[in-house]
Amino acid sequence: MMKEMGAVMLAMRKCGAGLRRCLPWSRYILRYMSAGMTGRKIPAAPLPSEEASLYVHWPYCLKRCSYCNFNKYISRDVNHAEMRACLQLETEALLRVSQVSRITSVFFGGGTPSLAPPSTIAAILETVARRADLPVDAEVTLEINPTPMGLASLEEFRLAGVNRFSIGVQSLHDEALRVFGRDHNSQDALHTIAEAQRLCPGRVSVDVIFGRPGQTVEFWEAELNELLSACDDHVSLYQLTLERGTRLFKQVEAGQLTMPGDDVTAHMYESARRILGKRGFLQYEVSNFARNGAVSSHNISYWRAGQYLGVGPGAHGRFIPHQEGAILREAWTQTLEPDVWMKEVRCRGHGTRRRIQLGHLALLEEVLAMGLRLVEGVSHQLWKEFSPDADLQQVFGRSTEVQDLQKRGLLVLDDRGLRCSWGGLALLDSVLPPLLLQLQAYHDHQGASG
Ligand SMILES: C[S@@+](CC[C@H](N)C(=O)[O-])C[C@H]1O[C@@H](n2cnc3c(N)ncnc32)[C@H](O)[C@@H]1O
Ligand SMILES: C[S@@+](CC[C@H](N)C(=O)[O-])C[C@H]1O[C@@H](n2cnc3c(N)ncnc32)[C@H](O)[C@@H]1O
Ligand code: SF4
Repeated sequence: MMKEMGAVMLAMRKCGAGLRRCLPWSRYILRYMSAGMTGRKIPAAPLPSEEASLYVHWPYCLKRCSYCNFNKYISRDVNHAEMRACLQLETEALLRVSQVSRITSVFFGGGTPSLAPPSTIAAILETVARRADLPVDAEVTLEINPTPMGLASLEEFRLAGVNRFSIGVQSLHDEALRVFGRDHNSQDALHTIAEAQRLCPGRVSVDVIFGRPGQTVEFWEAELNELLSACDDHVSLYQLTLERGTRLFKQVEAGQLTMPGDDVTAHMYESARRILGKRGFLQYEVSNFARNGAVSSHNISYWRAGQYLGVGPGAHGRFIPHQEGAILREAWTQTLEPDVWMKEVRCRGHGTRRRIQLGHLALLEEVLAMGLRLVEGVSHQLWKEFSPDADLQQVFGRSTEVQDLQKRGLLVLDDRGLRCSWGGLALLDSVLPPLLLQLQAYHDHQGASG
C-alpha cells in the first residue's frame, strides 16, 4: 500500500506542483499511468464494449519543433504504400481483438498527419467502415500544420472523409514561431484557418501555446484577441511544457531563453479564460473552449473514460480485448519506432509493445483524473458505470481533505457529481492528489474489510 501511495505521489510531483494545467491530455495520462496500476484485480464494471473511438498516429514531421517531444520522426523517404497498408492492417486487428462494432469518432494525430496522402486517410476510413459501423456524422478530425502544403491538401482531406480540422497555429507572432522552429508563419496560419473554415464551417479548432519565453501577459492578451477574431468555434490552449531533451530545454538551461514564472503563466491562463468567455467561448475542459456547441466529441470520450483504439506508432488505446476472453480493460501502447512497428504489423497484424491490465483501482483513478479535467467533472452516472458498489459520496464524502477542498471553494460534490470549481480547475494538479489518495484509502479499506 505504501509503495502504491508513494508511486502516486511521485507521479503527481512529476506532473509539477501547482499550475501545470494545460498539459495535452495524452502526456498527462502517460505520466499518470506510471502510477497506480497495481490495484487489486476486481473485475471492472461491465462496460458498453461494442463502442469505441479511434486514434490514428502519423509519426512523421518535416522538421523538429524546439519544444516538442511527441513521438515523431523526420524522414524524407517515407514508404507511403507500406505505411498505409500497415495502418489498415492494425486497424483491422484492433477492431477484431476488441470486438468493437461501432466507431464513434476518428482522430488523425501526430506527428504531422497532414503530410499523409489524402488517399491514406480515405483508405483507413474505408477500412473502418468495412469492419465496423462508422456513422456518417461521426466526427473525423485531422491535425493540420498550417504550411502552404497543408493548405493545398485541405480540400482533398475533406473529400477523403475528414469533417473537422485541428490546426497547430501555436502563435500568431512570427518571432515566436521562429524560436519554436515551426515551418509556418502567421500569414500561413491565417490562410489555413480561413480555408479550413470554408470547408468545415463550425468544425475547425486551433492549438495555441502560451507561457512562451519572453511572453508578457499584455502581449499574450493581444495575440489571443487577434486569434479569436480570425478563428472558428474551437480553441485549445496549451501551457508550454519544457520537455527534457528538446532544443528549447537546452536553450533555457544554457540561459539563452527564460521561461515566464508560475505567477505570470497563472495570470495568462486566467486572462485567457476571461477573454474567451467574453467572446462567447465556453470552457469545457482545462485546455479547451468552444462556442456554438463545437466541442470535440473525440476528446470528450477520452475524458469520460470511453474506450478507444490506438493505431499507428506510439498510439495508445484503452479497451477490453474480448476476443481473448478478457473482461478487464487494458492499456495498449503501440511500438514507437515506425520501421520496427511496420515489421511487427507485417508479422503479427499489430505492433503492440505494451499491454497493462487495468485493475479496478487503476480504472477508477483514470476515471477521476480524466473526468476532473472536464468542467462538468465526474457525474454520478459516469462514476456508477465504473463503480457500481460505492458512489461518489461514499468514497469521497467523509474525507476531511475533500471537505477542506470544498470549504476552500476548489471542489464541488453535489447531486450532479464531483467537479472542480472555476478556481479549482486552474489548480487541478493540487486538487487531484488528495482525491487519488482518498480513492486508494477507500479501496484498501474495502479490500481489508471485505
Ligand atoms: C503533438 S502536436 C501535433 C500537431 C501538429 N504536428 C502541430 O504541431 O501542429 C499537438 C499539439 O500539442 C501541443 N504541444 C506539443 N508540444 C508541446 C509542449 N511542449 N508544450 C505545450 N504544448 C505542446 C501543440 O499545441 C500541438 O499543436
Ligand atoms: C494535444 S491533442 C490536440 C487536440 C486538439 N486540440 C483538438 O481539439 O482536436 C492531440 C495530440 O495528442 C496526441 N494523442 C491524442 N490521442 C492519442 C492517442 N490515443 N495515442 C497517442 N497520442 C495521442 C497526439 O500527439 C495528438 O497529436
Ligand atoms: S509540434 Fe507538431 S510539427 Fe512540431 S515536431 Fe511536434 S508533432 Fe511535429
